[in-house]
Amino acid sequence: MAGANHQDKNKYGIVFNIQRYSVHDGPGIRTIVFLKGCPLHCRWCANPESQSLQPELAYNDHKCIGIQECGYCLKACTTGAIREKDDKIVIDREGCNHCGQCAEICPSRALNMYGKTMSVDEVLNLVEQDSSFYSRSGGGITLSGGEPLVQSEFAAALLKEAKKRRMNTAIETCGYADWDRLERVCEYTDTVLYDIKCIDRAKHKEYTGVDNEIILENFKRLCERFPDKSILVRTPVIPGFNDSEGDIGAIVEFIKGYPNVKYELLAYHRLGEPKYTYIGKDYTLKGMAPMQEERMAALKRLASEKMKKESNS
Ligand SMILES: C[S@@+](CC[C@H](N)C(=O)[O-])C[C@H]1O[C@@H](n2cnc3c(N)ncnc32)[C@H](O)[C@@H]1O
Ligand code: SF4
Ligand code: SF4
Ligand code: SF4
Repeated sequence: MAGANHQDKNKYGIVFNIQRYSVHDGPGIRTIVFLKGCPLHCRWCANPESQSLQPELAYNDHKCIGIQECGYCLKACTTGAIREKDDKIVIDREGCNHCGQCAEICPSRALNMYGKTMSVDEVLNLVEQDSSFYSRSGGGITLSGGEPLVQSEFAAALLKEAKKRRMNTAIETCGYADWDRLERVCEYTDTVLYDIKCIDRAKHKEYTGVDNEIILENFKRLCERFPDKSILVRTPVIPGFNDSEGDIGAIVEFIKGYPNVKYELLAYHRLGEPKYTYIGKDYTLKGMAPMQEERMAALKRLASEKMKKESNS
């Protein structure tokens, strides 16, 4: 048994960010641990650097000092994947082996490697630095991503160890994974933040790259298997995708009837847009206007009334 515990603490995963003092992703003040890898490619995704399981090199040319002044990355790269262009650099992503040497040497952090291999102990020792905030606010650790269920062994080990350290635990998931992975991770999770993005199968596939059947099936199994767990269903409201009364109404219709489930709408934002350029990807929603406040308020009212109606009936 002692051996198993030791193994858990030494499990390794790929983490791309650890964000402290969050108040949006579970109860109280929380530290969010972002894991790499996601089977979906939501067009609006605010974390495009999360989608690949591999480490990814990001380059922000506004921060680059210039080849004349610096040029350290050119010398550090042994594969020839960095080339000069107009005193700045371009990266040949096909030729890059993700070694990270250029990012390590870059003095202005114009180059940054998303994705670092960390052990359960390393992550939790960092997270635990804020334990006084958690105990006062009822907060704790939240696993996000990417999709935390892609690295489900690591996620389960992290949360199991966090529970041993008496931390409150939460995950943010899109629910697209084998049931066994979701079940295992949820055994050590106090609050599940579960995204349901759209009920319409064809639209879901068009905008996220995958069918929603597994997601909806997993949601039902989750509620039945863990009837006492706190589950918050969330929907990012994306203009032109799921911002109609019909779309939101269909989600409420699907989740209603489960007493431990709450519902929340998240307004579409474009905070992640610059990161697409940094990692050499296209943002296909370029120029999309944010959700209008009144429209968002109307949809929230509709959702809340429909949820209330159900709990009263
Ligand atoms: C980045 S995701 C990671 C967890 C998981 N992959 C998921 O989709 O639920 C965390 C939350 O951010 C939301 N989100 C992602 N991009 C967004 C955007 N552009 N505007 C609003 N919410 C967004 C997701 O819907 C989800 O609730
Ligand atoms: S990560 Fe390595 S291979 Fe890729 S550009 Fe940087 S130094 Fe070159
Ligand atoms: S090391 Fe960084 S700052 Fe220097 S040239 Fe390369 S990208 Fe620019
Ligand atoms: S499921 Fe979550 S992490 Fe994956 S692409 Fe969609 S919003 Fe991004």
